[in-house]
Amino acid sequence: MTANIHPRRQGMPEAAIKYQPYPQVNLPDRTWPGKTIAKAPIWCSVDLRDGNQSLVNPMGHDRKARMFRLLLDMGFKEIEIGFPSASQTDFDFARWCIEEGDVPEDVSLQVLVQCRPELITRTFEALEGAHKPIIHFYNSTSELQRRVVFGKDVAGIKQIATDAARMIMDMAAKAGGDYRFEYSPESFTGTELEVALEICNAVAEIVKPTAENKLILNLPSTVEMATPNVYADQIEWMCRNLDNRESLIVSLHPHNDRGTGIAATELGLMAGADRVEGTLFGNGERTGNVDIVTLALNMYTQGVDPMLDCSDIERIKAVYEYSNEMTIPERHPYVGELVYTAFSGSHQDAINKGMKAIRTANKPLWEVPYLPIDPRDVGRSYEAIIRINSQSGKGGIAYILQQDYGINLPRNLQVEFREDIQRITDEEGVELPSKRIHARFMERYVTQPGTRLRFVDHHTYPDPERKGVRIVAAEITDGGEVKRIEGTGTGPIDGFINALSIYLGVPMSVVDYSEHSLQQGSNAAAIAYVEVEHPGGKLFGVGINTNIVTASLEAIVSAANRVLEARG
Ligand SMILES: CC(=O)SCCNC(=O)CCNC(=O)[C@H](O)C(C)(C)COP(=O)(O)OP(=O)(O)OC[C@H]1O[C@@H](n2cnc3c(N)ncnc32)[C@H](O)[C@@H]1OP(=O)(O)O
Ligand SMILES: CC(C)C(=O)C(=O)O
Ligand SMILES: [Mg+2]
Repeated sequence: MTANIHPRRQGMPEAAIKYQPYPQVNLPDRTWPGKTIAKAPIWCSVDLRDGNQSLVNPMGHDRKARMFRLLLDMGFKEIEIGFPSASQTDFDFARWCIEEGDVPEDVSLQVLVQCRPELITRTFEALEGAHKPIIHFYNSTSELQRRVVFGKDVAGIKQIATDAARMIMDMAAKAGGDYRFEYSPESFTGTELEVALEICNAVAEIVKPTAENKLILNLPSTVEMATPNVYADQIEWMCRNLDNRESLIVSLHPHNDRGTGIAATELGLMAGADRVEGTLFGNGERTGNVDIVTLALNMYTQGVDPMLDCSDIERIKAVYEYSNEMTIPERHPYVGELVYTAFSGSHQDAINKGMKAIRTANKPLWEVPYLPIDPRDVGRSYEAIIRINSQSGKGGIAYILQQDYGINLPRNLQVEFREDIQRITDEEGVELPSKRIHARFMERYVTQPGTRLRFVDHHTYPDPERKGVRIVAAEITDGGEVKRIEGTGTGPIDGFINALSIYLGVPMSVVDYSEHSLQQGSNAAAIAYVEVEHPGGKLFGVGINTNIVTASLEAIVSAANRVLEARG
């Protein structure tokens, strides 16, 4: 056995024999690690091409058109609409965009084509009449593809690119249109940097870009092969060494094979790239293209305007799912069903406190623990921020009652009620929806079905014999029978609990009291919370009434019922 094999390794071949490490870039004076992303790049959606070519069932007209409309609405200024020389569907779609697509003047339609004459000719036919379209031509330049796919050396591969560039420039000149051009040394990440540079410079020499009509040089991570820092090094190296950099737009086209497409793109932008090609939520070949929505919202959460409208993320998701016939997982950044939801107690507690602090501070700055973005900024609500299961704590339950029903539980009542909810979630092992939490609260503290005592009425008057003391005469029912009880105290609460203590023969006193209104307006109901001490401990009662004194006395009856229950 070789020393570096895990002794319990099973099945997989030895890594070092089957795979080799990706070479580092020799760039000791790299500058990108000190940079930040301070503005949005030029975005290009490749949903309708790279996304489409990876689908089980490629899009027909309707699915394409719906996606196209969304991309325009989101504010994309460059949209790769397909590979018109590859299929009639894509050709017809290009014609539809040009003739009926209502494409704004500042939007460039982009199409992909291989460096093959017959395909280039067909591409020009597809683009007739388009306003400033981008012709994106590509050929693979990687060492592996040179060897096994094309059987050509570097010169041969360079010639494929330069022949195509020449033909495209000739056709563009003859067509007289206002074309833009993009070249991709496809499989750039598998290409030696010197080779990629030589081919890109050779293409640029033919295209003759200017500061007014720049050549887009797209450096794709066709297959993501290394850690994101390596891609950043490659981009910085290319940006430093390309001829005539000011007439070029350096573009990234990352895929996500190692699951680090977002990081690679962000570091690539720090390394000097101007533009990003990607797809909504990262659909695309294999593990996908880089996810533009996540990139944009990552920028947004750093205070940088992403220049893309993601304010209706549910619409973006719906179109993604319709057009791609795929679904988005619950944990997908910014859009997944569960990404704004905390089930666990300490997260809920912190969110609850953070939301309260935001409400009271009345400042626009978003600072809520565990929520990197305000869900409302992308059209999501606060409804699902906190959901309750057996992992939840008092803060979460308090949040739900506050958020959904305007009930602000005092801290000790949160602790008490949490125990009750915890018993249920442990028993049932599933999530407890907000409605059930509220119903349980009402049943346990307010309506109390099956309990003995009910409050009916009361009046108070001064004790003629003791100054500052009032007599409370109250009517209650006990098991349905009307009872008149009497007690004394400094006010109605004091006097009423004294009356109940005498009647029940159980000493009780109020140790905490609070109340608040439940709705806005003059007919607002009040909710009162009393914490009552009795020989067996402390517990809460709650009353709800339009009259605040009545609510308080009902809360005492509620507590007394619970005392009786506790005493068996
Ligand atoms: C990384 C990317 O995403 S690249 C984009 C890939 N997208 C697609 O392929 C989707 C659309 N493609 C298609 O519908 C088809 O491939 C077509 C219509 C473009 C071409 O179809 P076909 O000619 O029948 O076949 P195929 O795709 O197998 O062609 C491969 C041939 O083209 C050559 N070739 C492949 N890419 C290129 C290129 N960019 N430039 C020049 N030649 C190329 C290959 O070397 C191969 O040559 P060979 O026939 O001499 O062996
Ligand atoms: C056509 C090119 C840009 C591509 O999709 C890739 O390299 O991934
Ligand atoms: Mg791609």
